[in-house]
Amino acid sequence: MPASDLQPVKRALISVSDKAGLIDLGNALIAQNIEILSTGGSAKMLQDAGISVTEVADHTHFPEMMDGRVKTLHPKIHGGILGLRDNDDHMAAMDQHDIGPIDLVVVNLYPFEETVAKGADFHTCIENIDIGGPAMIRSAAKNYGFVNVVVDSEDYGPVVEELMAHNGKTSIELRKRLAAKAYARTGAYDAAISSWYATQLGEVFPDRMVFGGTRQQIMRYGENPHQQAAFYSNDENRIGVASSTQLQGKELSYNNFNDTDAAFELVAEFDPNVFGPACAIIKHANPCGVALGSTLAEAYKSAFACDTTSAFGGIIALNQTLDMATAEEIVKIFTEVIIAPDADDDAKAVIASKKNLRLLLTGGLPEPTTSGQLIKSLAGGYLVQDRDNQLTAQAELQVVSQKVPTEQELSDMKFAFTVAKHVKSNAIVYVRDGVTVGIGAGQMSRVDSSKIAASKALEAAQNAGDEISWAKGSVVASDAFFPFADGLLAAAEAGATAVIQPGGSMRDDDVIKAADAAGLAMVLTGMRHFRH
Ligand SMILES: NC(=O)c1ncn([C@@H]2O[C@H](COP(=O)(O)O)[C@@H](O)[C@H]2O)c1NC=O
Repeated sequence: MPASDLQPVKRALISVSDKAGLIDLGNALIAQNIEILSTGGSAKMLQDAGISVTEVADHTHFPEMMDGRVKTLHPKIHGGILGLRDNDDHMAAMDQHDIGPIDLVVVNLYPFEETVAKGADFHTCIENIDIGGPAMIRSAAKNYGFVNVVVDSEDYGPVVEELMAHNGKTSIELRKRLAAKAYARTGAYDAAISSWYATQLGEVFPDRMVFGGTRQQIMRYGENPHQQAAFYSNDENRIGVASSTQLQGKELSYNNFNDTDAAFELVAEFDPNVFGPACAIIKHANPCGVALGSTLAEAYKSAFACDTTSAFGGIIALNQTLDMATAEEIVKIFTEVIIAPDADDDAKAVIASKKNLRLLLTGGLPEPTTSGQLIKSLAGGYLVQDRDNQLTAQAELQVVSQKVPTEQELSDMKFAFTVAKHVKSNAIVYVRDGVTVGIGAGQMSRVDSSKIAASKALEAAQNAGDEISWAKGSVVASDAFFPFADGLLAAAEAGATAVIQPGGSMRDDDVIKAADAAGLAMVLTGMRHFRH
């Protein structure tokens, strides 16, 4: 390493809101003969631990004031950070104004994000916007050639290690890495503030939108091996795959993250207190089987029976604690991931016999009605929309056929329509007795989805040794209206007795007439669930 890339650290400024690791850092800096400047609370904690510190106010000869709004915003601080050590004019100005260089800035910010997450009032959130901290971070990062900036206590160790290894100096590589991280931190901080402010103003889509996130995991690869990928968490704190605890198995891949999220969001539609046990099995972000049951094991077995071929290597989501009976069923075939609110000890022991099977526990279910935004990138920008948080229970169902659905048909129709919400369009879902028996997903024509779902129902029956298709006597849900009667007729031909769909087609009358002619009950929801 060229000698000039190593720069000495003689004076540090510490101003931290989160004081974890502060005393160890202070001791390590003193051991390197580094002078410490520090702000009120940080200085006090260091002094109480017997560490020699100069208060910033004594250094600047200017008191902290206005409830801490002004502490470090002073030319003696910013000049000391920003002055270029290899620029004669800068050094002369520093000399003239008695500005001593500051070579290490250790700052973490007022906890704005946490304050918002706690639901604090407007005034408290405003007071938790840090001004002096980001200013110092940005100054120090700009002068990375000479100055080190630390915004994360995880970097205390690497900085101290370099100081020890290079006799009180640090490398340009370290300073650049710290600078990049510093700007990412202030950027994310401002993103959080601007998005909170927009919410306060009731602006769903402000003029300029900024997204912030913290890298949680770099994956081995993305959707395909030639794509790189990582997961960034935001401050939403939604219960799910990102916040879950992984008990066993390899790290989740990109596709695992995506599929597990789809699986858990689907099963979360079925509150166990209302629906009892529920299970969803997902492949490529689409369900291949979803079922309610009187026990969780029964729900799993029914979901599996819907498409035993596709369920192989699938993702299983459960709406309640994984028990031993269900675990014993699950381990009979190869599964990638199980996600559940919890698992009992006997179930954990059964799953432990499959070393590669990932078991994720979330501690609860996400709330399906929560609002939020979904973001998708495409050439030239981002598409931003609200999360589809409408429940089938909120739909005003309208019976439009001559035949009135039975209670069982109605309950199955609601279940089918809820599942259809989580199936890629065009989505057609056949259900019998709280169990999907055929799912048609992602087709460009609705009639093709109808046919695929019907063929799946026949295949499921044959796999179970039944001669009659499981579509016989089923109900069918469509995520969007039937533009023509053909898709509906395909369902009737397959043996469905009732249909649930949004309605709203120009040809609704023709479709209703066709339903009547085929003797089907038809319910309109007035609610569409396209999913792409
Ligand atoms: N106003 C200022 O000049 C200022 N300078 C530093 N701070 C922040 O004050 C906090 C540390 O305060 P203390 O050491 O008093 O506990 C840090 O989060 C730091 O980012 C400031 N506070 C807010 O802007």
